[in-house]
Amino acid sequence: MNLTHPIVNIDMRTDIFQSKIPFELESGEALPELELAYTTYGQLNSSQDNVIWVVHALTGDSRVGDWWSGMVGEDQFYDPADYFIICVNLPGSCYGSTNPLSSNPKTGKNYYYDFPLLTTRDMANALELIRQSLGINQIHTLLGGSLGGQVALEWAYILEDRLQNLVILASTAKSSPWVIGFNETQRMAIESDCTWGEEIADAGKKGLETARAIAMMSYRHPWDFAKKQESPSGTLDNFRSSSYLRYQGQKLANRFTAFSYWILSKAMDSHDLGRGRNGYQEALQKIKARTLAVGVDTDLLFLPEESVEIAKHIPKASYREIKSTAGHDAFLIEFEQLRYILQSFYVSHGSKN
Ligand SMILES: CC(=O)SCCNC(=O)CCNC(=O)[C@H](O)C(C)(C)COP(=O)(O)OP(=O)(O)OC[C@H]1O[C@@H](n2cnc3c(N)ncnc32)[C@H](O)[C@@H]1OP(=O)(O)O
Ligand SMILES: N[C@@H](CCO)C(=O)O
Repeated sequence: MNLTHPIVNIDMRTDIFQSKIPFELESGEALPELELAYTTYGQLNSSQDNVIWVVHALTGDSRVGDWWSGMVGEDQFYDPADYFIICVNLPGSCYGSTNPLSSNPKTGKNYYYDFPLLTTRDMANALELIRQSLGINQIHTLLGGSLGGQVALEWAYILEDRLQNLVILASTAKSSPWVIGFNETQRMAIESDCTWGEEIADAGKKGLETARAIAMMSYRHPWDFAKKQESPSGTLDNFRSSSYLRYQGQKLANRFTAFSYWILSKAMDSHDLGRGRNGYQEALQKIKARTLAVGVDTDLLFLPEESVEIAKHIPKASYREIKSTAGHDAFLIEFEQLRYILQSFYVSHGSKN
């Protein structure tokens, strides 16, 4: 499908990758078939050295030029005039890839609650399938934030020399008990919705609203709430903070499914780059790409120390920090700082172009 960007005329396409071969999972289960929606911007050049691959976060989709508009797009840091930019909707997500609402070819019915557990390593293996099918031999830069950073780390491990630069934003080499705990509270909210258990697309929708509201408390920092959600003095009820969280909950529940939320948050929980590899420190040491780990000073979910830890163990890595009141989500918001940090990273080894 050829699409013209609504604002500027850039070369953007969204396609579906299809594999009819069973996709084996770490759990020992398999998806009988796999479909992955992916969006590309720009053209692969003749030397095939201009690939920028972005992995989206928990509720993102493949249209990276929309949700990362300050980084990807005409005249942006990654301009489709210069780069072939690609983003794949992760398996399990409801934006075009195989997910719990897909039909299970074995039964002819939607998977719903029978969808198998996915790990970030499974997701990296899915990206690897697409890379091979597109005949991309070299990736100039792989970037991912949060869950996307976890998947990018897993993929960087197996890409070895095929990857030149790796950028991990607000993420971690192994999910902390804190992150897993937050995710569990959100799944508990979904479970408490009386529609959860029904075989309908909207099952758990109200619970998903609460899950997102809880999540927002981990994506922001108290300073951000103090700056933006302070109610007028004398307020006794209906505080700004309350309506903000309710609004955010509804906004997500209107564009996402509780099924995908469940599967993706479980994948995040399972993330451990070091599983079966003598621990994450040893696994990080095997990553060959030049790496930039970026933390956010106010991130309450993936602590900046976890990004420092990534940089400490990857041989060719450095650490930089975004200063923001936005908390964890700053990597989706603070474009000016990100551009500066990335520019410095490329300049330090002269490799952007
Ligand atoms: C189809 C798709 O959308 S696909 C994927 C898009 N999403 C992704 O890729 C996921 C990553 N993106 C995100 O998580 C978010 O979009 C972010 C972090 C980048 C930005 O989040 P936002 O919700 O825009 O930021 P913020 O926390 O400032 O909230 C602003 C919104 O809350 C509303 N709001 C702010 N304060 C209040 C309040 N007190 N009461 C009610 N609503 C409020 C604003 O009006 C605004 O609404 P809008 O989104 O309808 O414009
Ligand atoms: N706000 C992000 C999750 C945090 O990385 C998202 O909705 O994908």
